[in-house]
Amino acid sequence: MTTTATTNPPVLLAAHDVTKSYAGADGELPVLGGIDLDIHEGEIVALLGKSGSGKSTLLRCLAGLIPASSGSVTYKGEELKGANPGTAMVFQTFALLPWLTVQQNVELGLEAKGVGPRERAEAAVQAIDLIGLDGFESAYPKELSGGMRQRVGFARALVVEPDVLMMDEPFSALDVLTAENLRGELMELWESGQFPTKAVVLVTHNIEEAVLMADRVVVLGSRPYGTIRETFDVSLARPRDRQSPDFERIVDAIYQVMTGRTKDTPKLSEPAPATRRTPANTPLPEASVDGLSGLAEILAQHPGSRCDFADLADELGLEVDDLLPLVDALELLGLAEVHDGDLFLTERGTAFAGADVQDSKKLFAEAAIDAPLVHLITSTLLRTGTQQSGFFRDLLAHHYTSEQIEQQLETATDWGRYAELFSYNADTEEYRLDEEAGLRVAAGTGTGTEG
Ligand SMILES: Nc1ncnc2c1ncn2[C@@H]1O[C@H](COP(=O)(O)OP(=O)(O)OP(=O)(O)O)[C@@H](O)[C@H]1O
Repeated sequence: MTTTATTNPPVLLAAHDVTKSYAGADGELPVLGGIDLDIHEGEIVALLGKSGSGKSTLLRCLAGLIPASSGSVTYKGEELKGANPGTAMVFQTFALLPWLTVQQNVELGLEAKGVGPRERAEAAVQAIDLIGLDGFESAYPKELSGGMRQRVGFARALVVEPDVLMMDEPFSALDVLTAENLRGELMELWESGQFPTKAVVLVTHNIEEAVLMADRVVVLGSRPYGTIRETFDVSLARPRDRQSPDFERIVDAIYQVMTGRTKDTPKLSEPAPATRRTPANTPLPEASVDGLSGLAEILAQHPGSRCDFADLADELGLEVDDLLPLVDALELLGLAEVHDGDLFLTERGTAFAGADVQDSKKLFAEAAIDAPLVHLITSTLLRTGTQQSGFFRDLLAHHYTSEQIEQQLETATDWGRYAELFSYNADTEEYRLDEEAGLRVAAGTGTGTEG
C-alpha cells in the first residue's frame, strides 16, 4: 500500500478546526483544540496518544456520535449534522447484545438501516465467514472467547460496508496472542482487497500497534488539551516486521514525540522560561512512589544507569506505554531524562536509587517539592498547619474533571506522605503539615507554584 503523501487519493472524511469541550464541575473543560485532519480513501490512520489526550473524543466527533463544540466534520464534502452515514464502529468492550446470537448481533447494523430479512441474513453470513466465525452463527456471546467476541464486533461493523471503519482500541481487551492473531488476519484482508471498507481510523495508545497497522500515525498531545502534535507517514511494506531496523526507527521517533522530546515541545522538566509550572498546566503523572523507586532501581542496574526505552519495557514485560507515566514522573522530579530513545538517571536519580530509606525520603522530598501540586499543598500548610482536601479540590476544579482531580490529589498525597512533607487523614479529609517539612522545603529549590 502506498502512502497518501504520494498518491493523494480523495478525502472521505475530514475534521476542520474541530474543538470539543465537556461540561466539568466548574464550567467547560477543553478536550480537543483546533484539530484539522483528512482521512483519504485507501488509508489506515492511527490516532495515537496517552490516556486522556482526546483520541476517543475525536473518533466520536468523526463518527458524528457527538457534536464538535466548534469547527466542522465533513463526510464526502458534506457537513455532518448527526451520525455519520459512512462509518461503523468497533469498540474495545465488544458491545454485543448477550441475548442475541452471533448472526442476530451481526444483522443488527443492517436492521437499523432498514435492510430486509433475507438480504440481511445473506450479508451477515458473508461477514461472519469473512471474519473467521463460520460455524458460530447460532452461538451466544457468552459461549465465545474474547477474541471470538471481538470478531463478532468486527463482523457487525463490516456487514454495513462502511466507507470508513472506526476502531476504538479494538485489541486492548484481548490477550497478547489473540490480539496479534486478529490484527494479522485483518491486515491480510485489507492487503488482499477483501476488506469491505475504503479507509480505517484506529484509536490506540500502543505505539507498535499503530506502526504495525497504519499508513499514517497521528500523535495527539494533551497539554493543555488535545492537539495534533505530529504526524508520521509509515510506508513500510506489509506484513511489517517489528524487529526490522526501519520499524524500530519509526517507533523510536514516535516514542520521542509521545514523551515530549521534540524541538517544538519543551520537556516537562524544562518549561519555557515564560511558562511558570502550576498545578493547572503541569498535571502530576499517575505514578506511585513504589513504581518510581522500582524503575529508578532497575535503571541503576544498567551500565551508566541508562537503557533504551523500548528494551527496558521489553525487559519488564510491559508495553512502552505502560512506562510513560512513570517516565514522565521521573522527569518531572528531575530524577531521570530521556534522550534519543534512551532513559537515564540524573545525578539526583542515581543518588535516590542507591539511598537507604531515610536518605531516599530526603532526596525524594527535595525533588517532590518542585512538583506543582505537592508544592501548593505544602506551601498552603506552611501557612495554615492543616487544610481540608476540599480546598485543593476547589482550586483544581477549574482545570480538571472530578476524576482527574481525585487522581491528582491521590498522586500528590502519595508523594507528599512518602517525602514526609505532610500527612493526610482520609476519615477527616484533612492534610496536616509534617514537623520536619519546613527543613525539607528549605533543602529543595522550591520553584513550583505558590498557593
Ligand atoms: N462525556 C464526557 N464528559 C466529561 N468528560 C469527558 C467525557 N468523555 C471524555 N471526557 C474527558 O475528556 C478527556 C479525553 O477523553 P478521551 O476518552 O477522548 O481520551 P483518550 O485519549 O481516548 O483516553 P483513553 O485512552 O484513556 O480512552 C479525558 O480527560 C476524559 O476524562
